[in-house]
Amino acid sequence: MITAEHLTRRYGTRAVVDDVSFTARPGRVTGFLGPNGAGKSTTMRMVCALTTPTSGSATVLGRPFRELTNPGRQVGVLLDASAQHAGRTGRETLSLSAQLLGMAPDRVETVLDFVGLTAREAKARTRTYSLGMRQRLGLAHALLGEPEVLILDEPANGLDPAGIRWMRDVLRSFADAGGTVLLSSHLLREVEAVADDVVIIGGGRILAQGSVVELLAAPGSTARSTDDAALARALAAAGHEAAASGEGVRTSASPEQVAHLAVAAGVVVTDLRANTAALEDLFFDTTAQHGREEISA
Ligand SMILES: Nc1ncnc2c1ncn2[C@@H]1O[C@H](COP(=O)(O)OP(=O)(O)OP(=O)(O)O)[C@@H](O)[C@H]1O
Repeated sequence: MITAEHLTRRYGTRAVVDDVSFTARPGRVTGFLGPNGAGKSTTMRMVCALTTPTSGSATVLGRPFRELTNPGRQVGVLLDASAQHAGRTGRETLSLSAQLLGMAPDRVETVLDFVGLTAREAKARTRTYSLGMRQRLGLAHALLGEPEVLILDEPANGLDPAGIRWMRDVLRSFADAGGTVLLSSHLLREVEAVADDVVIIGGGRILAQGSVVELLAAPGSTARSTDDAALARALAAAGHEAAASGEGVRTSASPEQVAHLAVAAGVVVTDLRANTAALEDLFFDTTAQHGREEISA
């Protein structure tokens, strides 16, 4: 569990994070979204006690980060995949941390294997790594101490499509096993595919938050059937809006109403789902007033 309560950070007179409160719960992936400069990294840094809030507070597993007894064993953090020591090999980077965390040496091989870094890659200095390899090493580092919580800033940056899908599966299984995941990302479709909850910020302020199911719920449903024209007529006759197209019948009726009317009309429904909005549309609608922050001259 991660909680942020009224987190605020000012630089000079400008609040780059302004009264941000949210909770990331165990068993769920929480996506943290916002345009460039919205304040995502600053918020995550405050949660991890790397930046001091001007006001407000944050806890991880019920305590301020600094008061965790063994933070490396409780929280896996990946804030900047390029921050690794360029002259060390991937394996050395992990071995040093494993020693500090009191992990058995074979844990290093386990996480290297898990993130898909080969023995040859693990032997190379990290300065030779591609961004995708750095992300994999960063995730290995975050997972090293078998934490309950993962805090990841743009973990999918630089990954190829297979890597992005792999990352999604890793985060899903981590949350399904009871872990808490907070991840920021610019890849809205990825967040939509993996996140249970989202927090959207712009200009340092929370613009929307809630479960993906709630936030993306839209009225009505869409159905495919053995006779879409007949289904659309039956829906219209019952007073619902209904339009048949190559994509099926889009209607203001609920899935249950569609199912009943289809049976009565003798039409077999082959696909029926509640309408949803796309996260991309929600993102652009909510952040329209808060484009990318410009650096003041
Ligand atoms: N140390 C600092 N001093 C002054 N301003 C800062 C400092 N750190 C961050 N900022 C400013 O705070 C704002 C928010 O930055 P932050 O990195 O948190 O945004 P972000 O949402 O993570 O952006 P991105 O998506 O581009 O990574 C930016 O305008 C940035 O310039």
